[in-house]
Amino acid sequence: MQSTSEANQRIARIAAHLHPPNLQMEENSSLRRSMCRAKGAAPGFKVAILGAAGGIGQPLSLLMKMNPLVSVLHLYDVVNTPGVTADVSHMDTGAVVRGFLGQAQLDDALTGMDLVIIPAGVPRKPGMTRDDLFNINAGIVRTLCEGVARCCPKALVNLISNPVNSTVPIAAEVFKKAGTYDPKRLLGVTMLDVVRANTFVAEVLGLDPREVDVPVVGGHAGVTILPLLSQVKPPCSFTPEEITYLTDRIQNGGTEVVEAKAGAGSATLSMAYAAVKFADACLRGLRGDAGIIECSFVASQVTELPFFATKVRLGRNGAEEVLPLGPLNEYERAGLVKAKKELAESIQKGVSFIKK
Ligand SMILES: NC(=O)c1ccc[n+]([C@@H]2O[C@H](COP(=O)([O-])OP(=O)(O)OC[C@H]3O[C@@H](n4cnc5c(N)ncnc54)[C@H](O)[C@@H]3O)[C@@H](O)[C@H]2O)c1
Ligand SMILES: O=C(O)C[C@H](O)C(=O)O
Repeated sequence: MQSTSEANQRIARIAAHLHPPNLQMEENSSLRRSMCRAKGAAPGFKVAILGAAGGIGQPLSLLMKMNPLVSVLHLYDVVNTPGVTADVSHMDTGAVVRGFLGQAQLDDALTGMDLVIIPAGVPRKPGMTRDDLFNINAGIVRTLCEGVARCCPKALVNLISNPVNSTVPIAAEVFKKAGTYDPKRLLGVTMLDVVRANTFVAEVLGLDPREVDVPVVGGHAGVTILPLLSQVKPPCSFTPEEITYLTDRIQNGGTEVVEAKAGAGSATLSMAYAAVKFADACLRGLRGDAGIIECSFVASQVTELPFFATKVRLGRNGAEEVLPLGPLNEYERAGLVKAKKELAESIQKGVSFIKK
């Protein structure tokens, strides 16, 4: 009969053949583990980033490594995770970092995770809409969410990959098929719209953006991004020209960055900042902190649509309460009609992708 160590050597040889760079990483880290005195794992949450080597993934990995609520950080991508992992792991912060490369390691990356953040997928180039990314990103999101359903069905999922208005319904259908769907645990990340709205409104009002809170509802593409300027805190009023300027700038903030980057991708740094702001709110909710309210694109009964972004209350189970829209003015009601029309089509497109 084969001994355990022979079996382990054999597995290692096969793994070396399949994934040489990552095996190197594993060998190095097991040598390092043997050189380190044992210590208990820091208390905290286990977080996986899928697409960790990308434009968003890298700064997001850096910022999550700095988050004191994170004890274990798994970095997964189909390319370049050994380098990103080695780099981020040298930061002298608490989280233990592990890298995972390629589909064969997806399940290991996901097992035991409390929160999975997904920025995997292709970004826009000038002239494209977010919906133009559907054909590539829909399949990527499906595969990754199948992994979540298999390996960490209770994890919260923060979905960043575009088009969010369709990828969130895709994820929901994957989880339904797997029998693991919990609407409270699936959150489309629209935080960048809020971050931009706070910045642009603060500029107009001459305030510090950290003092400004602008609810942004609807979805995450063009006219579906609906800033509620009548509900800005601190309470303020805008001229009709300011409302037109701000609404247009917030709805087209993504395109502004895509054009400025001129073919080199879309927002990555501000997105990583927004993703961490949102993930941190989710983790504080999981920890049991009270009064954590953020905007997110979630399963919703606020309108007749099955998904809609509004403020949600985050708690131990994810989006525990979906908050109502609040009073809208005439301009916002007209915007809502346009937003719902486009959203309905994008949601249906996502659902049909899985159901077809
Ligand atoms: N929700 C938002 O507000 C928001 C904001 C900015 C960008 N985005 C979207 O985020 C996505 C990523 O943008 P980016 O700039 O980081 O792109 P990028 O191309 O720089 O990085 C994407 C990463 O995903 C990886 N990837 C591809 N297929 C994968 C798979 N099957 N499994 C795991 N990883 C995979 C790639 O290898 C790459 O490292 C795009 O779809 C973009 O439109 C969303
Ligand atoms: O605009 C994009 O394509 C990326 C992202 O959705 C954004 O809003 O910056």
